[in-house]
Amino acid sequence: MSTSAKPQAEPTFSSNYDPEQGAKDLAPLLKSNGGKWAVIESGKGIERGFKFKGFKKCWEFMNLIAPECVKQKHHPEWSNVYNTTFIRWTTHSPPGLSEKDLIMARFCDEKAKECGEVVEEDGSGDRMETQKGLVDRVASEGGDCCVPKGKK
Ligand SMILES: C[C@H](O)[C@H](O)[C@H]1CNC2=NC(N)=NC(=O)C2=N1
Repeated sequence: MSTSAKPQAEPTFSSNYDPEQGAKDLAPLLKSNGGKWAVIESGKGIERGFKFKGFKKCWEFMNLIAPECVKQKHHPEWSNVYNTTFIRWTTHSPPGLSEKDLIMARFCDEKAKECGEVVEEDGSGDRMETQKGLVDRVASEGGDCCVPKGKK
């Protein structure tokens, strides 16, 4: 059984995002409202897993997301294992959930559909603990995106 037992964390929005507007924009993306995203424990981001038919389709999807990240100047915290990818959208500066995170989340939902996302009726798409762990490591060991240039 995979009834999502975890209570939803309260979102923490970036200081430059009106929280009322944020809550409105976020609502339709959340599992509790028929969406697929979950607020992360800190409240400062949202995450979900995606599954595709095989590696090729998954990579095609990630390849559609990447140029949009460049365009938006906003990067994901993500991992890939074979036909699945786990994506977290959070903003480092100013910290919290920002409008860009939600723009990118919606973009991901749309592109996943176009790439033939496999939706598991039993909710097993949510059980991506290994990938979640990978993203945690990527996030804590990687990123110097917010280190001012020349200060490394
Ligand atoms: C200078 C550059 O635009 C910033 O470092 C951007 C890059 N991409 C980013 N992406 C994310 N997820 N959060 C940020 O705060 C962020 N900052």
